Amino acid sequence: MLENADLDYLNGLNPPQREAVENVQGPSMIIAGAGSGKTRVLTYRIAHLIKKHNVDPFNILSLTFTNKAAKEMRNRVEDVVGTDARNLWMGTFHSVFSRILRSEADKLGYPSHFTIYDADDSKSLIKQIVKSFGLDDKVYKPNVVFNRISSAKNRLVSWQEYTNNPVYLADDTENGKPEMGKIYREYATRCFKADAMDFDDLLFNTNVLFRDHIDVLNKYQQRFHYVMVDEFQDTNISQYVITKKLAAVRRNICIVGDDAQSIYAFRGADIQNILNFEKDYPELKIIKLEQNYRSSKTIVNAANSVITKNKNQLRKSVWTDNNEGDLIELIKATTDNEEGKLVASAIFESKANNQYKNADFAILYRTNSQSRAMEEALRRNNIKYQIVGGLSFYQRKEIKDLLGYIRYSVNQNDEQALRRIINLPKRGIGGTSVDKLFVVANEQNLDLWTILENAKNVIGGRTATAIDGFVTTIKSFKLAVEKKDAFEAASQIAKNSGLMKELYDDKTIEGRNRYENVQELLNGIKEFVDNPENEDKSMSAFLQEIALLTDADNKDKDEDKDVVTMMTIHMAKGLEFKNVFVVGMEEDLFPSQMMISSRQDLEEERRLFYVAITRAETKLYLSYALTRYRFGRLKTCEPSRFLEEIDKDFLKFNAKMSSTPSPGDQYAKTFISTVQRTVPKPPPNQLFHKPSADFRPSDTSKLAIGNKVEHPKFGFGQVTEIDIQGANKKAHISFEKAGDKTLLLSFAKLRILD
Ligand SMILES: Nc1ncnc2c1ncn2[C@@H]1O[C@H](COP(=O)(O)OP(=O)(O)OP(=O)(O)O)[C@@H](O)[C@H]1O
Ligand SMILES: [Mg+2]
Repeated sequence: MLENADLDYLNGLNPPQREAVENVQGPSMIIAGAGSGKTRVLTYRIAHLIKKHNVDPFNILSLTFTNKAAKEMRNRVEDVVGTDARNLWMGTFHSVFSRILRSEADKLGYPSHFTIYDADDSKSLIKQIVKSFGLDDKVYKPNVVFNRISSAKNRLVSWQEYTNNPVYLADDTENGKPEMGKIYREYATRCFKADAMDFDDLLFNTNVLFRDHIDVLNKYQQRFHYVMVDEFQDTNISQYVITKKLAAVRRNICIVGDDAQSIYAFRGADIQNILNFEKDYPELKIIKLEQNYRSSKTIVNAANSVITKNKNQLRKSVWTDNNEGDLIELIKATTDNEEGKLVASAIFESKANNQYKNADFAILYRTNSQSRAMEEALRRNNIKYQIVGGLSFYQRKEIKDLLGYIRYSVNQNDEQALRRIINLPKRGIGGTSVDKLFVVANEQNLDLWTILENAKNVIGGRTATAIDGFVTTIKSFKLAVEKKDAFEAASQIAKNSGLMKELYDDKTIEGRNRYENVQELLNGIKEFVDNPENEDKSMSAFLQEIALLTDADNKDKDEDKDVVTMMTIHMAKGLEFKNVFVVGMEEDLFPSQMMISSRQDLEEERRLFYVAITRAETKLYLSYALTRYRFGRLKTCEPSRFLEEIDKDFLKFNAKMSSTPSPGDQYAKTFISTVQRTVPKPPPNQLFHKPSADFRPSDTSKLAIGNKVEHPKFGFGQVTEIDIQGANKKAHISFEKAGDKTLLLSFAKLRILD
């Protein structure tokens, strides 16, 4: 510890920020707007604890939303306090608590090398269970079942409580899925048998650990003298309870967040946690930060004008001393491809005019699939980019295959890994034989490994011989994993499993790529082994580390490269860029049609828009297309309602666009009339409509309110009401151009668009 504490860093803070940093004893809460320095305060607070109060970094726990954020924070703290910062407990909830679970696993009946199932593993297990129960996987969709189980776990509802509580059964029965509880039970049982935890288990089981083992809870309460949580608005109940328990004795807890940026309610995050926090700690010190340091006045005010439309929020004012800045630029494109082109050329021009680098730009979208059109345009313009999230390195098949082998060599009960590799490369062990082995293992309550070792008793002939060969191979891998370092063991597994050879023999470009990817994985393991910061160099430590990478943590080390960043808005939380494009500002896409079924959902989408706007420092662009291919079909799109919610004073149309709005482009019309004060002439024939090339009348017997339709003469519209009088079914349709019409369905030719 430094003796003459050099507290210069405190000068980089305004008075309330400084107060938040210096006020280290007791509970405190900073709920403040975007860009007001919340994360900066946490970072400085940690440095301050170490420098001024001589707190051992080992006693400080700081929870962040991504591993990347943790790494950045650690680096910044290191700048102030030196290498001591390495001992901080810093990371996501999942990574910190899986580390704790590993050392306490035996108390829960798990080995310390337990496997972490990713979402794919979980869903394929659910699929297998649904099938084995003879249920229909169109009704019990793996995704839906998975979300239901996940949401139960995040509310700390165990399968026992779930199956004993008639409310859940009633709920599931009403949704046509009465067997949900049974599936949950089987799923939990199978995970436990496989020595595996899924992501939600990492939090759920931490809660079980702290609930049932007071001595363990005590140990960690003593260890963590100071607890801090960033992005607190996105914690779920399970995370909340963990935090609360850990801080219960010393009560030195500091949470920071912004209710206006809560965007994970759909995954169980609960804004209520902020409100409960006040109740839990009556002595709570609340600190407000109102000055935004990130963005121009225009951007801050535009963001404010949007978020005030939400009823459900803590009112706070955010202002900035920064420049007025440029108006927000609106880009209208005819198609999604043109949208890509316009964005790429705007980047190109802005770079030329302002001497920006690629890294000064980010393109944000609502869903990953929107990246395609952007990518093509950027590539054509030779603008380098990287996509954060999406199909990550570790999701690639060849990587999952090798990891499957590695996982199975570490844990022979890992059912999902075994299913993946047992016949890979092909060795004549068919699916039916595998299923049979699983059934017998279940019936006789034996673990899989025992069954495999005694395959001859269950299965005859050549299959049994093949399984024997597999068992011998795995035994040698198991030995390698136990005796050698992770890199040597992995190299041996890659070679002797036959995976490398198979990829090497594939001389296509894709095959080459896959081979190189596997090499890259081995490089990654070597790096892990060589890194002095990693104390535990075992294979299971490596597996744990990569299992916990969040989508925002890029494997591809492009951080220092000069590239445009593309990602979903969810991934962009907490980040900032000089120039930001928010693309696909269209109804049904953003706000997302799939997500909004209530006012609350719409408010969540609006908060997401608020997050998007507030990522920009100097310039924000919003773009939309009038038509877009979605789910393989060309759809006409309306500009997003969010565009109308921004105060018009902050907007301008991109000068490069065709200035005449297309007929029916209502938003462009009102926009131009209010901003450019030129009223466009209405199209000469309101009723003129040319049916789409693929126009075919649909079966209208299932037509429902809200359906979008096309009529060969009246054009596009939406069903507002349906009347049934005897055999006559009438639909009231509000057409974009032709106005409201009532049509008799037995005669009307309508194409249903969704
Ligand atoms: N007092 C200050 N002086 C100068 N710059 C500051 C100050 N406070 C914050 N900043 C800068 O403002 C930007 C936003 O800060 P920070 O990321 O900590 O805000 P935040 O409240 O965490 O934002 P978000 O809500 O988006 O997570 C950063 O670039 C930060 O360095
Ligand atoms: Mg932040």
